[in-house]
Amino acid sequence: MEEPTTHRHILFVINPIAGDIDKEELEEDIEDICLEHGIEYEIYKTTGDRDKEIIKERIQQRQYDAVYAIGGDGTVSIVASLLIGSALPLGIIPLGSGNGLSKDLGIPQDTEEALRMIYSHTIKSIDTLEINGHISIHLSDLGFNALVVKNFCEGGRRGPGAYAWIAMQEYLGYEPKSYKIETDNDTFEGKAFMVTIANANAFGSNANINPNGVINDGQFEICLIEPFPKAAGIGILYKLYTDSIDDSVYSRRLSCKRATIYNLDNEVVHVDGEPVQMEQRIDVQMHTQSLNVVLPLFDDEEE
Ligand SMILES: Nc1ncnc2c1ncn2[C@@H]1O[C@H](COP(=O)(O)OP(=O)(O)OP(=O)(O)O)[C@@H](O)[C@H]1O
Repeated sequence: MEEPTTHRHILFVINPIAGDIDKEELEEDIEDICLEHGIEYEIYKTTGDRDKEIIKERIQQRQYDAVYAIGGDGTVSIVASLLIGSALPLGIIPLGSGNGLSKDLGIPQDTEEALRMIYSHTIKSIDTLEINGHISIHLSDLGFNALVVKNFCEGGRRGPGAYAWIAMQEYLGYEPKSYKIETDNDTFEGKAFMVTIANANAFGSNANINPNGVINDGQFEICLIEPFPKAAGIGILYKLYTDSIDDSVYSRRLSCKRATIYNLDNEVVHVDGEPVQMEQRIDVQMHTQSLNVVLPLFDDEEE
């Protein structure tokens, strides 16, 4: 395990609307912690307009020791995309509805606990993926789940209930789509219910599509759910929620360092929860240990 480090100058990027949570008290907590530990800090509140450019300028102008993303997966994605390839670590205080990456990294979902990372932490280098130029740190999909994510993002309702409702509506009528996949060591050609490009493990809903994936091993997985009879759906869902999807006869996994996916039916794609338009040819590149993240110390590591 790496040595604990101390950050003296931190930028906190706060999304004021993420997770529908009032952040006033959180700002006071940050101020208290930073004062107590002699940490200089700045807060940037996102507006939804030009946030990435503004944060980029700030990072270039100041000498930060860490940049924290405080919000949901969208906020994490913006900040992470600016830090990949640099030594500057990404801190995450999860406040969205899914918070998938932070869960896979073992970051506390309780805000008070997560804030302790500001003064007590370790740093770990993780892999990131580039999918036709889009950064993916967590999980990206083609197929059924991508369609549900797209409808969810376009709909007015948030939260797990809305997601489950859309999934149920789409499930009965959904037909698997055709894909051709070439990796550095394997190929696949045929239909699939969904194709997940997995740098990490579980979706924000806790459905674990890649239970044995390791986020810093220089490899990623393409996880396929192959066509199955509708009646088998409940069994697959059960396996997803009990970390045992690898045992399903409908699950197939290609572990690789690079891949090209031909999305032959032009199915919907999402990258880390955000629907995106892509060419039929999708190239996936691995950037090994390209992002430093701030992680909590386990109890026995603290002073
Ligand atoms: N002040 C703001 N007003 C309106 N929209 C904003 C503001 N700041 C950021 N946004 C938008 O918020 C979105 C990102 O939200 P984020 O993912 O952080 O939270 P969330 O949607 O609540 O969480 P999750 O992605 O986990 O569901 C982006 O689309 C961004 O443009």
